[in-house]
Amino acid sequence: STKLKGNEKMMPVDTLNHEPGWDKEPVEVLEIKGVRIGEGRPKIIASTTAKTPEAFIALVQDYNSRPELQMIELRPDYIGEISGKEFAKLTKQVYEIVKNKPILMTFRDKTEGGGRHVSDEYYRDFYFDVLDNGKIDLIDIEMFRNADICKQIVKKAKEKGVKVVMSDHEFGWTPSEAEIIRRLLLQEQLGSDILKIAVMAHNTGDALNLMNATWKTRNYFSRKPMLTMAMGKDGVLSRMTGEFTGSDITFCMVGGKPSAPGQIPSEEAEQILNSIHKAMYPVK
Ligand SMILES: O=C1C[C@@](O)(C(=O)O)C[C@@H](O)[C@@H]1O
Repeated sequence: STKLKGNEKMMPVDTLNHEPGWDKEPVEVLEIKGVRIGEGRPKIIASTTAKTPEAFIALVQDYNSRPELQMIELRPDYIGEISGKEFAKLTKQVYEIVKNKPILMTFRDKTEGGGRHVSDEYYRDFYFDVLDNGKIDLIDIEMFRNADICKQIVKKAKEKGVKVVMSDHEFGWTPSEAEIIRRLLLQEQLGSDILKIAVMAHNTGDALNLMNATWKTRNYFSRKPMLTMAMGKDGVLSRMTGEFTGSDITFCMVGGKPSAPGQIPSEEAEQILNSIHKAMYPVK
């Protein structure tokens, strides 16, 4: 549509013209344990890669002592055949150790880059065990599992006051920009509090697709915090550009052990992200 502005030419009226009342509302910041997700520079998270319960607790203690880590992702899929009930107990131990870093729990299936393949029903029962008996702040739910099971887990998480991070992983390739946006918005529709996608980049164009999709979602379509990344060597930059594009959390590696290809060591990531933030918002 058009609008006549004084003696100017006819101007298109859309959100880009910053018409009063038409600007997009800001991100709905998610605050957990004092960490404000969706504001300022991307928050640094690392995943546990330990293969036994003992090594897992030792690793959590180590992560807890690292000031650059603002969040921790617990990954039961790396710990052999551990049951949901056993893992729920571990999450309670974690909660005793870690007081001021939000805890995300993620059972990543082998088909999405994780350590173990399980059926949709097993996945649901495992998550229910942890939600009923454990202690976590956020839960990662793979969006392309059985739709009904995904909805059941979202419902249960909401009942328990646990925030939902619906996720999608494309380990082989990068979908088109439009398809990435569609998946992120579908997650929002399904009740996700943080929208998440990881794609495998095979060239710079793939990484730019992911970054563009993130920026468009942030700028035009959604107010939810997001967590997006392109994996692999061609995607490295996408892990550091969240403050430009709208990715509010970034996965980093600790102790030389990445949980996915292309992760930057956490201490180095902290410096890079801080430098970018300072250059964008210089203190006058
Ligand atoms: O989903 C993700 C993102 C990730 O795959 C990455 O590319 O950094 C790492 C995983 O640990 C995590 O669950």
